[in-house]
Amino acid sequence: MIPVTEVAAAVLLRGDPAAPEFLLAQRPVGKVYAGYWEFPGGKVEAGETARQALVRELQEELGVTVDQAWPWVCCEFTYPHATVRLRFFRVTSWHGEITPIEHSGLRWLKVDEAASVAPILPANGPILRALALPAVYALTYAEELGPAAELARLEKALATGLRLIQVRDKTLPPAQRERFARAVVELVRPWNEWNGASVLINDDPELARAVGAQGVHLSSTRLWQSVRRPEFERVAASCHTAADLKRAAELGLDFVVLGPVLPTASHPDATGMGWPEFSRLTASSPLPVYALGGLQPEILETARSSGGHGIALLRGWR
Ligand SMILES: Nc1nc2c([nH]c(=O)n2[C@H]2C[C@H](O)[C@@H](COP(=O)(O)OP(=O)(O)OP(=O)(O)O)O2)c(=O)[nH]1
Repeated sequence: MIPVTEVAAAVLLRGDPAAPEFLLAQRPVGKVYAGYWEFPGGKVEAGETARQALVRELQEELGVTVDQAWPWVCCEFTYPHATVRLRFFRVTSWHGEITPIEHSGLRWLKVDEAASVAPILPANGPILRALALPAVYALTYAEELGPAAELARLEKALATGLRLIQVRDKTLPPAQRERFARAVVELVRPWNEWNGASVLINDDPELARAVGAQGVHLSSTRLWQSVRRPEFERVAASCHTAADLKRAAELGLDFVVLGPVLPTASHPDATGMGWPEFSRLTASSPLPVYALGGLQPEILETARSSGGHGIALLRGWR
């Protein structure tokens, strides 16, 4: 078996949480991949947890003390010199002044400026794409609210920053679902051009193509039936188990939804997996994970402290 080097890496975030800046650092002469840009961090030493390594590395490399770090994604990558398992944390609070103690340069960037920095360590491309995903994934509920009211809710939410939408509504009659999906895509189109807002259609690639949606959201059944990533700008999937998460990563999807975490209004008697299990499952996911099931916007911080990227909401988004 190839030995794997454990690495902890920090995505330091500052500014507006909805459009934050993140820090990249340039590897100094004398290290492998000198001159490449990376997230600050380094190898986990014997006896340390990844979090402890993160705290130590940020003190050594940047001279700051971490106050808040949320586990995020974890990916493996094989370089000629080593196979690394990178545990990324989102660091949202620290004290001390950031100083380039070990790096040859530091740069704060907006997510859409990431392409202006090169070269970036090869393992980090998917990380930059994941960073661009918003905190909330809104699932439509025209079945209950009616298509007109749902479009009105959407219009308001787009104006206050919503950027990721799934047309769910699996029980609408097909012709009505198509009309609704088309209307959602039309409503989102100007936002797509303006801020990259996108629409994924639940479990129906043909409908997604027909209405010009940016993506498709695979059910866990379709996830296992798919032999390759469907050809869309964005592809996500519903996951319930560690095997589902692994499968979604193998197919190279953009993100997943994992749940149900809590009992839901539609299934109040079914127990959800709970936050400890959610945490355990997300700990090794290379894809960003949205928590789903019985959630309200206020739970975002809990989801993030449990390793989630964000939350998927059916009733709760606005
Ligand atoms: N810190 C960091 N390392 C990364 C990133 N992406 C990535 O592939 N890596 C890889 C490069 C290296 O093979 C490994 C980190 O090792 P390192 O040499 O920087 O570790 P270190 O700071 O503990 O350095 P040293 O004591 O061995 O000199 O992880 C990233 O964004 N940040």
